[in-house]
Amino acid sequence: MIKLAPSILSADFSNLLAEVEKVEKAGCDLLHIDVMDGHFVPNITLGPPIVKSLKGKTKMPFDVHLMIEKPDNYIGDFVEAGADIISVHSEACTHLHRTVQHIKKHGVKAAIALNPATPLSVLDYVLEDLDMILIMTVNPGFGGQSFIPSTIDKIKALKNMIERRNLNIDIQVDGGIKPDNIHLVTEAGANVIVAGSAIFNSEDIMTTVELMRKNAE
Ligand SMILES: O=C(CO)[C@H](O)[C@H](O)COP(=O)(O)O
Ligand SMILES: [Fe+2]
Repeated sequence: MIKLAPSILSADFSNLLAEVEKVEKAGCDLLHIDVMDGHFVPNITLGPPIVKSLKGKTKMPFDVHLMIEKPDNYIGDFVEAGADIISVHSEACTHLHRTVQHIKKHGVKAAIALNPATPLSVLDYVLEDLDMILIMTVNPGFGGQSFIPSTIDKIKALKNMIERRNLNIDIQVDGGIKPDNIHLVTEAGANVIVAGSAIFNSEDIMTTVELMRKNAE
């Protein structure tokens, strides 16, 4: 079962609720919320107040992608604001195992995100504790970048790693996913697909979402 997670990074922020309603009506499954701090990545986006302002206005669960340093300091705030899934970057965590436990203690789903150059081996001793792994298919920081093809083999290797250990963990991909390349990531084993510019910059969101789902499956 493929889940589509539109990233609000490419939405019209002056009309955010209407944009969220559009993707919900189009049948999307999760709302992907990109949090950037200007330190871990060279860009600044939004914080807990924006997340809170949308809570209760949509049935889509909130998938919060933290691209920030010292994520432990903010996990409680994002849970309080309404996060249902929290992803932290392995590259931003000195004590990755502790951070994962910290997320789980708050009663939400825990995910680890990996930059394109980060090896899967960082997951070795925390895999069992995760609900989802986010394979970045661009370098984090901006919407609208081009998909990095070498990530396909990484998705396949992760799928093998999960199956070998008999685990049930979602594989999410994020960055540069469009109707014409979505099949590459789903064939490789990804089942949660983030798309920002492909969805929000399209002429007709409903048609684009339908096309992405059809091409993914
Ligand atoms: O985490 C992200 C960037 O760091 C975004 O979720 C991602 O880039 C989505 O945008 P697009 O689909 O336009 O690439
Ligand atoms: Fe993201």
